[in-house]
Amino acid sequence: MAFQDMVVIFDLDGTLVDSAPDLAGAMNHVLALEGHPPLPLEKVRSLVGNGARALLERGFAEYDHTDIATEEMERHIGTFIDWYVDHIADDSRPFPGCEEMLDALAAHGAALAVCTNKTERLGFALLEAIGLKDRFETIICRDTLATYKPAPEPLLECVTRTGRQSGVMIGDTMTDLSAALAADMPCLIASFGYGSFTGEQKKKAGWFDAFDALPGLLSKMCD
Ligand SMILES: O=C(O)COP(=O)(O)O
Ligand SMILES: [Mg+2]
Repeated sequence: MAFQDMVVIFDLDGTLVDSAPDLAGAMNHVLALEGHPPLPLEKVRSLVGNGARALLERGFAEYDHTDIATEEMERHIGTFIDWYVDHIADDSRPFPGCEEMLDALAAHGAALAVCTNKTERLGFALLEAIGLKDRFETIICRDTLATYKPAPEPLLECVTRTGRQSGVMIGDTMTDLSAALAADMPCLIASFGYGSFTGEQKKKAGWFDAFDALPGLLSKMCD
C-alpha cells in the first residue's frame, strides 16, 4: 500500500482536537441547572467518546442521578447543545503538531477524512471554528449515515467516498478501535486522547504519543 492508495481517517474529539474543556463547560452548565456541582475536567475527559447523550448520562451517573425520563433527557441534551454551540471553540484546540502532521500526510498524497460521533451540526461547527474543515476530503458524522461508530460502515464509507483502496483509522477510544476492527482496518490510537483500554485491547492497535510520529508510522505501514 502507498500513501496515494490510502485514506487516513481521523476521529475528532480527543484525537485531532482537545475539545474536553468546552464539552466540560456544556456538561457543567447542565449539571448546575440540576443542582449538581461541576465535574473536574479530567473526569469529563474520561466520559467523552460516544456523543452528547452518552456524555450527559455518564455525567449524571457520577451523581447517582440515573433513570432520567426520556423527555427530561431530551431537554438536557437541548440545553447542552445550545450552550456548546455558542462555546464550541472557546478553549478547544487541535492537539500539538496537528496542522503540520496533516500537511505532511497531504504532501505524501494521502486522502484525509474525519469520522466522528459528533453530529454534523457540532462536528462541522468545531472543525470550522478551529480552521481545519477544508483540509478533509470527506467528513462523516454520527448522523451522516444510518449507522455510526463502532459500526464499520462510516469508516468504509470514507474509503468509498475518497476512491482510495484502503483506510487507516486514527482514534482515541474503544469506539474507534472497535469500528476499525469491524471494518478490518488498521487502527492507531493517540495515547494523549480520552480513551481507556485493557491490556488485551491495547494490543489490537498501534499507538503514538505525538502527531509528529504519525507520518513515519503510516509510512512503515506502506512498506
Ligand atoms: O463527541 C463525542 O462524544 C465523540 O466524538 P468523537 O467520535 O469525535 O470522539
Ligand atoms: Mg474521540
